[in-house]
Amino acid sequence: MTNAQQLDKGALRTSVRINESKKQPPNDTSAFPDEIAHLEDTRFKLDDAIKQANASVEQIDKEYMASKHYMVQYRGEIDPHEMFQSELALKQIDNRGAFAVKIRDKLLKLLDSPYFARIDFQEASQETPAAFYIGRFAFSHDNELLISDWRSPVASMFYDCEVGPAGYDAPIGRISGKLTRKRQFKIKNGNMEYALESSVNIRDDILQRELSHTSDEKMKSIIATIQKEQNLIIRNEKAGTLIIQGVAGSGKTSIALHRIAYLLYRFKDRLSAKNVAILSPNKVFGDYISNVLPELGEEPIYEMSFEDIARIQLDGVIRFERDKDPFETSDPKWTERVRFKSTLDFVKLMDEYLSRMPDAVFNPSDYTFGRFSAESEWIQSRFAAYHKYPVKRRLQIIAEDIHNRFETDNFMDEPLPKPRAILKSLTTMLKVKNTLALYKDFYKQMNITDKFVMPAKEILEWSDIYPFIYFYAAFEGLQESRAIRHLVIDEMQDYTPVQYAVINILFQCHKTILGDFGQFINPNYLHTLGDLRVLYEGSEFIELNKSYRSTYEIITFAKRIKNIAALEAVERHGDDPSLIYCSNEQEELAQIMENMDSFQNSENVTLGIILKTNGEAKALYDSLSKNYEVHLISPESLNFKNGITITSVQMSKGLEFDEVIIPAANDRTYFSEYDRSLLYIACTRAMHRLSLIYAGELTHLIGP
Ligand SMILES: Nc1ncnc2c1ncn2[C@@H]1O[C@H](COP(=O)(O)OP(=O)(O)OP(=O)(O)O)[C@@H](O)[C@H]1O
Repeated sequence: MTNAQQLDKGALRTSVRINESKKQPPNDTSAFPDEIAHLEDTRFKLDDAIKQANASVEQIDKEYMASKHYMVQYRGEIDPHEMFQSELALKQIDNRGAFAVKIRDKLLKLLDSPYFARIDFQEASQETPAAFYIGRFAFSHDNELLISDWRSPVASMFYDCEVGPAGYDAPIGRISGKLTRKRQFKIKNGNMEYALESSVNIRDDILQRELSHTSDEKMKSIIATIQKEQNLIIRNEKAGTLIIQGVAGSGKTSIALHRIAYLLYRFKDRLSAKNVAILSPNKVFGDYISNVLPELGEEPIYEMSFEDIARIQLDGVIRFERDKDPFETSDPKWTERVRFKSTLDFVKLMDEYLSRMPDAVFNPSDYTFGRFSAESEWIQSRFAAYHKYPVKRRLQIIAEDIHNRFETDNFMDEPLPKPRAILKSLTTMLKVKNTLALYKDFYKQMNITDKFVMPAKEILEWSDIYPFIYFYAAFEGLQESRAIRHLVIDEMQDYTPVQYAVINILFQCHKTILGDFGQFINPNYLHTLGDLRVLYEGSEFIELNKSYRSTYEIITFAKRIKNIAALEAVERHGDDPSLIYCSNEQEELAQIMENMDSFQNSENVTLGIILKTNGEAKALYDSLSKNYEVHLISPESLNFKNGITITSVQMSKGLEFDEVIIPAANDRTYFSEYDRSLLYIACTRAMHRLSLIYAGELTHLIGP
């Protein structure tokens, strides 16, 4: 594809696929002259506010330049104290400047699309209703609130209530009354594209219209069409830990990000973006979702993977192999080892060993220094008293205790050993010197030595990493994060109980855990949703069954592969998925290219060609990239781009494409129960169009 074509596609990105949606709301805005006038008035006031904001940014800029100039000019003459004061002042000006720019940027965003809804609410105690316009951010002008933030208490009625009795929870308590009007708008580039007097049905139409857009390089915010069941999750403030099991395309990731934006707004005095992190499966996914929070006016949050965490914790301790693709590794012993370590029972086995471990590894003797002595029984009792700490940390505290005790008795002021020297002696009383030795001992004691293999000296297999960190936590101690106060874990089904056990030690904070056990892709993982719920006993559990991403026809087809009874599609229609037979692999390749050509001539912006494994994706990429501009998403990739992407099922998780092609949809490639999940995941990445291409027998996993 040429660059010009790519650009054209970018321009088409936001086009609406009118043909796809059966019922489209009228584009006529003439029925709402009052709203056109209100929009004009709001934009006029926004313009005014932007002028003021610009003036304020310029003013701060001038102050900054003047201070800087003064400091440079008088550098030699200013005394250090004044210099320090000036630097401090400069920093303050800089902070004020950043804040002013942030305000101006928000106003500029509002100018483009100031609000998406209006509700008229009459409080029970009032004679007349008041109108509230709801937008991305709040906006006041001359002390008058013109736009309410979508996260404000009053805005909750837009998502939760229809015209009639309504109410919301305000800081002062429940406010009851009635909604007398509810309108929805689409305002783009400052123009009203449509306005609607909304009722439940029309809201569905608007949702369909939004869903029928072509996709984008990055995930977008959904504030104008958040559904009631989604809103309940977003605004849930009470749950310490919330587990969301949602079918493919039910909006889990979107909801989790909107929930973060909501919590940042609601608890702005105690929670900032620096206190929130998301654990995501890979960098591409992290990049794909990275725009949602900034679009909602919030700072980006930390994004990390389980591999990142392992690297931080084990830096300088031990090295490890990356995870292998289970579909490309044919070593039954390796498979057995991975499976063994994927269960909740394995965590219980480790707990059993670790509960006895401290007493088994520490056998104190008396510690003496000249006439000073700490008896073994006393050391043992201190060791038991500090049972909440890892073994080596306990020894550090005991060394301090011994030092303090000796000091108390030191009325002759004799030289005493330093705590570090005492610690050295205490450490010699340990039967095991490091975590690796301890970890090996666990396998020996439990009679499961065949379950532990090191690929090379000082290198662990990936499946040993989190168990090893769990042992490290008990023996040496981990670097716990106090900065993170809310952790989001996406694709929850991909992580094993021991990974959660470690996360619970590292991040003792509120969590939003989301995923879909119907999209379980690792055949070597034996854990279940039940195991997760045992690990998070007392957490709130929510299920989402409506899929918003794909057309009704794609979801109906996906159900032929995996019959998830509860899976429900939105009423948005498109073409039936195509099953294309080819007589051999050359013909299959030619068919893929034909589909690629037709994609390039369509209004679609993203095409995903999804193969079963990373290796197969790479091979197809190598053969197609000579003639086409295609992107490969491999485990090493960093970002998601518009155009044609070739990838594996594993890497496509969490992503979506306007159009999806699944090559090799034959019985040799997709045959097992796990392949069923893979095929289901691949199909549910498609928003508007899906084609399965095969040579030989079509996979039998597609039911009638
Ligand atoms: N209320 C909504 N309004 C508009 N679009 C929505 C809504 N809910 C979900 N979507 C859209 O549906 C698509 C799927 O959302 P998302 O990726 O968050 O789902 P998911 O449950 O995490 O999917 P999966 O598990 O399949 O990766 C996205 O394009 C999202 O914007």
